[in-house]
Amino acid sequence: MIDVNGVSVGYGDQKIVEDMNFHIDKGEFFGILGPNGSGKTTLLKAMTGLLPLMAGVITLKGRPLHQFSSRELATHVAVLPQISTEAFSYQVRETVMLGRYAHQKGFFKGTTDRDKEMVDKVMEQTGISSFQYRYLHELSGGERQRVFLAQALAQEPHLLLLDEPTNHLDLSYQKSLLDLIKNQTDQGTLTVVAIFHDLNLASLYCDRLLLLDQGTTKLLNHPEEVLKEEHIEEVYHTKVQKQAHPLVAKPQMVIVPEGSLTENLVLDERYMTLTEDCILYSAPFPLKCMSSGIIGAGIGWYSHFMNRRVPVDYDCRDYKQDMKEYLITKELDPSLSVGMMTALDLSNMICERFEMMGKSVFVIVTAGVGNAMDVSTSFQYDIDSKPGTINTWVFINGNLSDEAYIEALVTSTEAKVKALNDMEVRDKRNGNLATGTPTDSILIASSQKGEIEPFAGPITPIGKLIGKGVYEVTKKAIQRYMG
Ligand SMILES: Nc1ncnc2c1ncn2[C@@H]1O[C@H](COP(=O)(O)OP(=O)(O)OP(=O)(O)O)[C@@H](O)[C@H]1O
Repeated sequence: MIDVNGVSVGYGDQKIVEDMNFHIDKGEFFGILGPNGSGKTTLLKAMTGLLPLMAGVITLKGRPLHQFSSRELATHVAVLPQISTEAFSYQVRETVMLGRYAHQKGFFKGTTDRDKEMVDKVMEQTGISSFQYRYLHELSGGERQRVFLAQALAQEPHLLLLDEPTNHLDLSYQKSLLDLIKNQTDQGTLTVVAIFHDLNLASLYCDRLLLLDQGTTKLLNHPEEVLKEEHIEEVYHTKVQKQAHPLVAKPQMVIVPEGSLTENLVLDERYMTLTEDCILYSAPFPLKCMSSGIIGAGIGWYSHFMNRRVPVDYDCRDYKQDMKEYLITKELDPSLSVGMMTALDLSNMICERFEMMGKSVFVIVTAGVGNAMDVSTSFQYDIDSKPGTINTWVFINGNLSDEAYIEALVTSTEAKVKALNDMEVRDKRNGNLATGTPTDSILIASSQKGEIEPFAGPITPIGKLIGKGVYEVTKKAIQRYMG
């Protein structure tokens, strides 16, 4: 669709963008990223044919841009520039109709039914029909942005060039605008080049991203490749953290506010309360957790950790809701809590802190092993989910990478199995050494302070502490359970 070959461009004799080379395919959603002043708008202006090139050539459908008349170019390309706040005296509908100019034919260039239909359609799509007879200067920034987008769409372009299209738009209009455009690129009827400041929106909607650094190409690739912490930190000179979007396979980047990493309280027994009906650990700050709790499962930040004792014959259909209500009776916010259940007498709980080389972990285990089983033979039996559970909580004073979370989980599980074996806990069905119970739960919770721990297997200090800690605490908990 569009080729940029050896392009340098700038103002006067000052080169701003240098030696750009890329090709954008028909139907592609192409994002341009970069810090303020890195040359994004200058490059986009060059692609509209507005700025004379200092070197190189830009071709649209194989023809150099400068060979198109402005009217002819307008039938192919529409532009949504950065909208300034100057006073506008046009009516909304008139403004959108201006987008039809290049399609109007003949000496008088009258408005056709097709023009009116198109204008109505794009006003509907951008949600501006209800104020089509108002004047632009009476509108909010976001409403005005949508009017100019409607004008660009009314042009029925093959290529749409957008300079910060979501600027001024609220969350819902950001999504509907980008969904609308993405739908057209997916159908192959539109190619989009858009400048983004929001890296997360760029990641969600763009097929490829061009990352500019001081007028040159830092990277041009798929979002997964471009949005790596090291690249973004190098170009934007700010600390970011990459994480997975919870529902879509696209990376998301979050900034880390100054001062949020300074507290240095050690996670230990001070924050734990044991009563007859629950073990509650209320951390002094939110912890990043990976767990299989009844609520608060998966990865998230939580402050309260509840191991609730339920009767042996507990049978609640809606146990999630039941757990939420229970937390509320304890004056805890369910959205900040991880909740687990056990039928065990909680006086059987064991907890202990383990420390080595300035690092530490605090482990809490409740081990009801009456229903213990050998996982490798579980497929042979119809196992009901009778209470009888090992709940393992590992609180880590450290800063775990994603890999380290997974390894902490593996290390804890291995240590638990070793404790069961050494305590000769057996599967009553076949006499085999047990590996766990049918309903074991685990929580890895980390303070995320200090130096990053890239791994947490038994080769690392944190892994050694988890291995020793979970093994010893589980063994003692089994011993106490067995009396
Ligand atoms: N009309 C102009 N005349 C001279 N210099 C300009 C002009 N427009 C922009 N510049 C300069 O070119 C450089 C790049 O500007 P450009 O607008 O392309 O950056 P950008 O990456 O789009 O920035 P932002 O994120 O702030 O919108 C800046 O240093 C800017 O001052």
